[in-house]
Amino acid sequence: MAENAAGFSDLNQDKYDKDELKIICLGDSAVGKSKLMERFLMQVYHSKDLSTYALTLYKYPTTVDGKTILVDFWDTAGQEKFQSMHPSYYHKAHACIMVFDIQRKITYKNLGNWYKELREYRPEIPCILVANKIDADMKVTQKNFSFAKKHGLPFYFVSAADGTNVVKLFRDAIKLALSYKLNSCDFMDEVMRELENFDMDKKDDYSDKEDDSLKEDKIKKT
Ligand SMILES: Nc1nc2c(ncn2[C@@H]2O[C@H](COP(=O)(O)OP(=O)(O)OP(=O)(O)O)[C@@H](O)[C@H]2O)c(=O)[nH]1
Ligand SMILES: [Mg+2]
Repeated sequence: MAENAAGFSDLNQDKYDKDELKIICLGDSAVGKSKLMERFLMQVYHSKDLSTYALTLYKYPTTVDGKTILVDFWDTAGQEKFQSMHPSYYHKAHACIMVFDIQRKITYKNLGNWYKELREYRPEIPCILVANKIDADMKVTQKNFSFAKKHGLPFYFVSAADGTNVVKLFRDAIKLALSYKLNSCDFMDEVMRELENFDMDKKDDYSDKEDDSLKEDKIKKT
């Protein structure tokens, strides 16, 4: 499987209307988003890494119920300066993995902000809540984390360091994303579909005049 620092050619999001899935990862900086993805995708774990400063796409071909699909996992930095993500990050996503660090309470408190922003752009997509770094304190699994219950989210205790629940988390995220894609009744999706059809009708009427306003947003990251 290939890991690409995202170039614009990788960011053509029309492909997500067809047979590809997009799964995004949210959470504060250093909660372990990249390490979780690396653990799942490479089956290795390096305990030291630099913060991710730009968007990274992890491309993962897989089979679900005999069907071959390509999953794009989107990973980005969670630094304070990026606390609000560019809308393109959410665009056409089919599922979200939202991570906090059991060793830093603030990352749990900030979930509300991430969740609010997610729901502004993707009101209906499945979202899995993840408590990471349980290798550092197994007792935490006895504690009650009300955020998941309050928002009706599936909740997993995981560790990128020792691999606990990582495969299950990602397999379930892929299944949820696929099922969302196949059965989506997301209102925003319906609106987008209607807009796309409307756009096509318009193109039929006015032949080759292209409507720039409906072109994909490009991510401009520094
Ligand atoms: N003990 C322990 N440490 C972890 C675990 N997962 C990640 N870490 C450590 O936490 C730090 C941050 O991990 P990253 O994966 O880079 O965090 P991130 O969420 O991608 O951070 P940004 O890219 O800045 O948004 C690193 O030093 C990791 O080694 C884990 O399961 N257990
Ligand atoms: Mg990272």
